[in-house]
Amino acid sequence: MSIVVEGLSRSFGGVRALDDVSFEVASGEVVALLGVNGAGKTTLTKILSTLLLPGGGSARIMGHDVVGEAKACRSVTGVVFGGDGGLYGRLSGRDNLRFFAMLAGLGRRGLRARVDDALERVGLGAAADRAVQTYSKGMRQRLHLAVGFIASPQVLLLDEPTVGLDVIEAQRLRDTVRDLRTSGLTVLLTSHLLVDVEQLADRVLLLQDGRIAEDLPLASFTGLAGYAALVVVRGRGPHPVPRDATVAVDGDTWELSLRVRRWDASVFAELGQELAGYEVSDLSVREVRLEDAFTKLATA
Ligand SMILES: Nc1ncnc2c1ncn2[C@@H]1O[C@H](COP(=O)(O)OP(=O)(O)OP(=O)(O)O)[C@@H](O)[C@H]1O
Repeated sequence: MSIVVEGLSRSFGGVRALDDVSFEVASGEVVALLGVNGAGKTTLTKILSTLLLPGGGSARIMGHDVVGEAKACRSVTGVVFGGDGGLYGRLSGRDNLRFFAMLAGLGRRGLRARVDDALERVGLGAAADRAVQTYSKGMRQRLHLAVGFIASPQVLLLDEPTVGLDVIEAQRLRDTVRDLRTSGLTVLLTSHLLVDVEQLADRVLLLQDGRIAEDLPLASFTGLAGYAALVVVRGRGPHPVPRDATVAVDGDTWELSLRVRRWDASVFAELGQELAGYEVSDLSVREVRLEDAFTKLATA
């Protein structure tokens, strides 16, 4: 096991941010930590990255205790927090990376090749010698990721890695993380963006009020939404009212959302019958997404 957490708790004054949390992450697994604001995700990530002491219980990274063997934990863990902080704006991307690599204990030997390789992997080869203050948000976040993996960690803690990035940059970052997975890295990922989770995670842990409310493979979690697809039909004039559907009316137009539990040919036949005689302008189908399951669980 790469991460073993047992009975972990942490309070801030009267607030129990983590309450008897236990879970394990196997080597090479990517686990997503989900939860609404204030559920305890950051507290957990900070304890695992040895930035915060637990109040009770224990956590081990590659067998090292986060309290008693913090240094050993840091040597096997890469940490990437979302946001802008932590980099030196006046230094180039290359010098930033070199600095953090040396902080992580890498010697000078072979460092240049390693830094070059990391910069290439995150697509910053061409911008390596520019000052980081001239980088876009996405470029900075990619540099953060390079800092996180330059020392070849066995475990990577990613806290909101795509926060504030546009869709293209966010996808680029996800692609880089996916590449890293192939080298057997264990990843604990926190994100509000369920698309990150859908694309990267094998398993989902749902934190609710500091406790683990669900621990499920990704596919089962998506299944919790209780339906397989959503059919959205738009039209004009009078509207139908089929079962399992909600209708939003705006003046003369309407939008009907129909939850489909299981796909088969009869769905289309029934839909055709339901819509016969009404004025339909548009019809679209989307598969159930993680956020549907998340919304359902988090508000249960
Ligand atoms: N330093 C602190 N002092 C006081 N309370 C804190 C502190 N850090 C966290 N808390 C509280 O602990 C609880 C868990 O916070 P935490 O930041 O871990 O949640 P989160 O799931 O990461 O939330 P978010 O998604 O908003 O980042 C919250 O009620 C929060 O207000």
